[in-house]
Amino acid sequence: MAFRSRREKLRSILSGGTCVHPGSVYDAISIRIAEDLGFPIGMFGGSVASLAVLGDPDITLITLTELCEQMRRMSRASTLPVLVDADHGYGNALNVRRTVQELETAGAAGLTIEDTLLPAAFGETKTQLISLEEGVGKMKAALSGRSDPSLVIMGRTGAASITSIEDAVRRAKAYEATGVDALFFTGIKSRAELEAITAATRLPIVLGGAPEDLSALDYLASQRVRIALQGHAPITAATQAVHDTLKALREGASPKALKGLASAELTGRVMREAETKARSADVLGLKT
Ligand SMILES: O=C([O-])CC(=O)C(=O)O
Ligand SMILES: [Mg+2]
Repeated sequence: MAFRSRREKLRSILSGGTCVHPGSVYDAISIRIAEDLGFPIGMFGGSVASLAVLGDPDITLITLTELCEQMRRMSRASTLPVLVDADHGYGNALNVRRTVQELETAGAAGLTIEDTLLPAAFGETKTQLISLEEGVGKMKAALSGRSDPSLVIMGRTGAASITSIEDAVRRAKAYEATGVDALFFTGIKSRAELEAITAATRLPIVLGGAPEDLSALDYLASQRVRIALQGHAPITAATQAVHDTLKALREGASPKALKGLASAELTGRVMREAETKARSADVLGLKT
């Protein structure tokens, strides 16, 4: 299986004793940069998928096909293991199963299935959760969709900031009992909340966004947190850079006067230019 070693790397992080930050990746360029900088894994957030593919906010407009296509591009461009935010699994539990099958084929190293009611219900401004029973069905369906046993499946809940920490613990225990590989939490606000989760569960923990008080990697590792997200700054940095460059050009700047552009060396590295040159020499009969 071509993707197995990526998945095993993610598994070794989950079963290790430290906590790592993933690089936020969303396309072929960003994943190669994250790989070159030595990030151990990439995180492909649903919000950045929506932004990169559609230019839209994170409101479940993106389709599974579009998400997988972007994942496939990243899988081709790099061997960095990627954890994919598969949102609610794009429908009910049967859709979750299909989502796992498609993301596995697209080369994801792991994926999260969350118990948020998506897309937002008519007339509701606040985020809602599906029932615990439906969440359990989704986790079971996710596991049944996996054909490579090394693919990592994580149960995710945002209950801590939607209902209560007690509900988050209840859900985490129920998802853990289905046989998922790890638990992913959003909305954890304090050490006391994290410690309540750590005490009540046994699986590796992933934190999606956390306050300052929860940023020390040693402390997080001591609480069985193995991956801690740091948001998605790279795509916002890229947005600003494209904005500033287009603005300067629109205002009459000469291309040579532009600031903040990637050097030829960096661009060449991201394009894996040396490999292409060597390959061209071999198969196109060109001189290097
Ligand atoms: O998983 C993450 O990276 C956080 C999240 O839900 C998103 O960005 O869509
Ligand atoms: Mg998301």
